[in-house]
Amino acid sequence: MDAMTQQAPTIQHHRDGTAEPAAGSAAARSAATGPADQVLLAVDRISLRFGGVNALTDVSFDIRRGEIRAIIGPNGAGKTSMLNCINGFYHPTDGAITFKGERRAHMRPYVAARGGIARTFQNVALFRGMTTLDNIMTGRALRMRCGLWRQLVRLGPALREEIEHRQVVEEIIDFLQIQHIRKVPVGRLPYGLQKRVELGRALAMEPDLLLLDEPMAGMNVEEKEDMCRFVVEANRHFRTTVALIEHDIGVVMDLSDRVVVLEYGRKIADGTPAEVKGDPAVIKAYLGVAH
Ligand SMILES: Nc1ncnc2c1ncn2[C@@H]1O[C@H](COP(=O)(O)OP(=O)(O)OP(=O)(O)O)[C@@H](O)[C@H]1O
Repeated sequence: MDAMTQQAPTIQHHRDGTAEPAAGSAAARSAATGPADQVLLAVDRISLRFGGVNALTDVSFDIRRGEIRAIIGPNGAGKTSMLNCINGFYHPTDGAITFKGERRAHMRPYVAARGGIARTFQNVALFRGMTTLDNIMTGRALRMRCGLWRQLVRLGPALREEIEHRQVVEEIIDFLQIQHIRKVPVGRLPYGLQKRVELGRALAMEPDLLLLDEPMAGMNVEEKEDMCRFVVEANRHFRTTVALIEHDIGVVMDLSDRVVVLEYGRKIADGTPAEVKGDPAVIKAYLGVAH
């Protein structure tokens, strides 16, 4: 099917009655989340090569504080490579990334995570034998101040700290409406709920920038609607800036404030969902591409 013409569920039709008008919703979110033109992260002329493969070539764009920014493109366009450069998994061959005003040729993943960049993956990456609660708790690890010994014996400050972290985690569990599975090992959960737990773990890091790699992939219509709602609400409620890769163009049009389009590792368009959707280069890139 031509991906540009896919009709994804609009986010007006939630089962719980919450509404998100498709038109004007971006403006409403911007108003709620702060100055729209403040750049949180800027990608400046990034190139990435793997041997003879040019995964990314001279790509530049920025992500503004408080926005939902989509990165789209046909298969192999370089979307995941771009997320991997942003969170330090890959080191670009050329170019630089500026995050919160600090310019770097590349970052180490733990520096990116400590600096406030959280990430979910195309394939769920959770501890399958651990409960929902414990998986989300691992999202707090970077924020723990007490050393391992104090945490093990759970003395004074360590106990107080654990209670603080638990409160944050419980708030996220309530927010994502997963109270009923808090003690269930995630390996036993259906795929849609596992994706929700993964979102919870990323939110537990209280990130400034949340990178979502195909958060709705493999979900049914209902699960997609739920995930759309949680992404929008996380953006509003926790004021988290979001950059997401998504193949479902209907979802992208509904969720995003701005969209950057890649093809064969190059940027071919950048703008509002309406601008991008009408761009001849984008239409050409998607024609005949099945997802
Ligand atoms: N670790 C790697 N080693 C070699 N080549 C790679 C590696 N990672 C990505 N590539 C190549 O870089 C190009 C871009 O891949 P990437 O996964 O970033 O695209 P994508 O847009 O995320 O694709 P998809 O939508 O299929 O997930 C592809 O040609 C891919 O084969």
